[in-house]
Amino acid sequence: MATQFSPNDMRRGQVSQSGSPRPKNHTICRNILIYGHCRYKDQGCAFNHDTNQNKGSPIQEHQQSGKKALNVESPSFTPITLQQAAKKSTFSSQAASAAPFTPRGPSANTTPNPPQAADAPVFNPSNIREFQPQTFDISNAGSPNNQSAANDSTYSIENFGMAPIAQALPPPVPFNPYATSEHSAISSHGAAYYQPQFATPLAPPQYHLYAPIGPYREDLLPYQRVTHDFFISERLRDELQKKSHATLQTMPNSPLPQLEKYHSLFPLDTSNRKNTAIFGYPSWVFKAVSSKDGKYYCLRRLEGYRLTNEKAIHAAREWKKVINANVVTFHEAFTTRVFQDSSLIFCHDYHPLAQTLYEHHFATPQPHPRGRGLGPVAIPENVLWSYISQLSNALRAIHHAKLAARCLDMTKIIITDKNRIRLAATAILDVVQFEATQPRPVADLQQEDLVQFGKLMLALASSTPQADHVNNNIQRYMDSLPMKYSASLAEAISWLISPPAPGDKTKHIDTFISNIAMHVMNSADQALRASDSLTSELTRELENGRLVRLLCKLNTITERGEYAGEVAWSENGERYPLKLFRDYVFHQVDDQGRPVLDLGHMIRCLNKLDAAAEDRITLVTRDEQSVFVVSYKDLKLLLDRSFNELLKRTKQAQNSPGTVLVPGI
Ligand SMILES: Nc1ncnc2c1ncn2[C@@H]1O[C@H](COP(=O)(O)OP(=O)(O)OP(=O)(O)O)[C@@H](O)[C@H]1O
Repeated sequence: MATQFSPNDMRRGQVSQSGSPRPKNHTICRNILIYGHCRYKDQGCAFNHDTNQNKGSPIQEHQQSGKKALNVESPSFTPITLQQAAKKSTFSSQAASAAPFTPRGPSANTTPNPPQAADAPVFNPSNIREFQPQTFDISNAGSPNNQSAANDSTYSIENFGMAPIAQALPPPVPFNPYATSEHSAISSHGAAYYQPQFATPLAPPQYHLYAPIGPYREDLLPYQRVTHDFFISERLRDELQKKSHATLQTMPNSPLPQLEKYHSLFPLDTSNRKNTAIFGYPSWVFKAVSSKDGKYYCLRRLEGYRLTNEKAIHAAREWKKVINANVVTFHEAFTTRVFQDSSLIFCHDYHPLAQTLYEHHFATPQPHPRGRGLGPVAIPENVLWSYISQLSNALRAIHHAKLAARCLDMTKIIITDKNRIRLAATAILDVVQFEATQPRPVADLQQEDLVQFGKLMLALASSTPQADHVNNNIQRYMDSLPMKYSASLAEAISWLISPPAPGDKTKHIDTFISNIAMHVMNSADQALRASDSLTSELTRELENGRLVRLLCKLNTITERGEYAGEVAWSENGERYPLKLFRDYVFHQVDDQGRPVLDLGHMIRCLNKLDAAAEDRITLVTRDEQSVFVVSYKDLKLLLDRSFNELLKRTKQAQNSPGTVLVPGI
């Protein structure tokens, strides 16, 4: 049963909207209004219980008095929940007879609203429509099935007085890390609500901070670093050092002659046999230093070659145009008699520790992976595809330069890195067979290249180094291919080997490349990944060169014996903090007096010195009697000033040999 309002409850409503107290006996008791009688009428209820005095509702009364209908004196509105509404209505009998609710909107034109005072909106509880939950899927509003719902203004979003979201929000500002952080720029969007998107001003790069670039080691705790994190990997260092050692290798008491433009010849042939199979002349390969630029080159000597036509040697010049990652760059060809004969010399780039494909795969018998003794091991298919892609790249460059390789032999293709191959003996046959091939069109020679390419791959895939063996049994080897490799590899080799139909101009290296595009992409991906890992290695060394130069500077200043007694260069003056800094960085001891060899500390200190950081450090004299508190910035200033001082004293001639350490570095 509904509880009647007690007079005490009504006290809250005793202040009119204007703020002035209103006499209670003019106000009709709400219990009368709601229940028709008031239990407290005779028990002190101060409100008016005379229903005849005011025939109208209190609302009408307010209308008459010109007051706003909805104020604190209005009958209290009790919101109902759905369940409560289902149980019982708290509305009065007036509410029951109220006109049904008609939503506003376009339909209002056809269905008139109940009459209301035009100027003053009247609060009428009967106008309150109970909330009816609706299942309306906005996302489907546009679908044909929901078209009627979408058209129904009851569900229109405008009816709820809401602007579409896109209008309510300012247009999105694209993120630009390089944008200036001026506040005006941000406030110009008029949205104080939004945080500035990139408020930090651009600062110069912090060179003393190492930015780790992947791939990363997984087995370390997140904060751990090892010494090798600051240097290139041991494997790469070893490889590069071996190459550098091979480059610098000399032969004491060498019987080899000195050429006009090249000296310090060093033989690269591992066998002493005189093989004439490829060029028709025995060939010998040397590493040599150019007298002109001091760089290392690879010289190939064709023994006993007699030049009869000057044009032949000029034919080789065309090869200078071919600059390709899979072709050893050709430089020049000349004849010489320094070997006590008439020799033809070809000069190419030198690639230290290069091996021919033959040497790599067949020269040293390899243990069989399944323990079946020694012998040639089948080359994995991905390696073969990598070779195919690289040789295609080389042939493409050569054919587009209107030349032909003519020398696709596994003893004339070198491996300079893991699976990285290059055509090594270019230009030679163009000179040596100049007269013989002169009448032949280049297109024919290029077709021959494709066939040679196919036979080379067949020999590698069948682990058969003898070219003539393969030549005589092509079909047999082709038949055995599908047992070891995919059909696509067999198809590619077969396409290369089979001669083109007469008049068929589609047999071209470009056609071949487009046929194997998928495998070329794999090779490109491998090459890019290799390049990524090299870049990562390089970044480790990035700062070290800078630190070496800093160390050189520091050591030119500290402990100079010749200036020890000089007041101008006294180590008790400006140079003293630098000397103490050197002790602080490199000669630290622990509380037991044992040396602390913390590479991280050394690198950190040197980097901060180089970056002239504001951090302060405490430098203690060796006798522990004085202490200096000094910032890296101050030390950097002292370092630069002292080094400049040294430079002034230097009588170094501008053209003196050697590398000059300049102050700016
Ligand atoms: N541009 C080069 N840079 C460095 N080394 C090279 C270069 N070209 C060839 N070599 C190396 O020189 C060596 C001899 O090469 P060569 O072409 O004579 O091979 P080979 O097996 O001796 O062939 P042949 O039996 O025809 O003489 C090989 O180990 C090869 O790797």
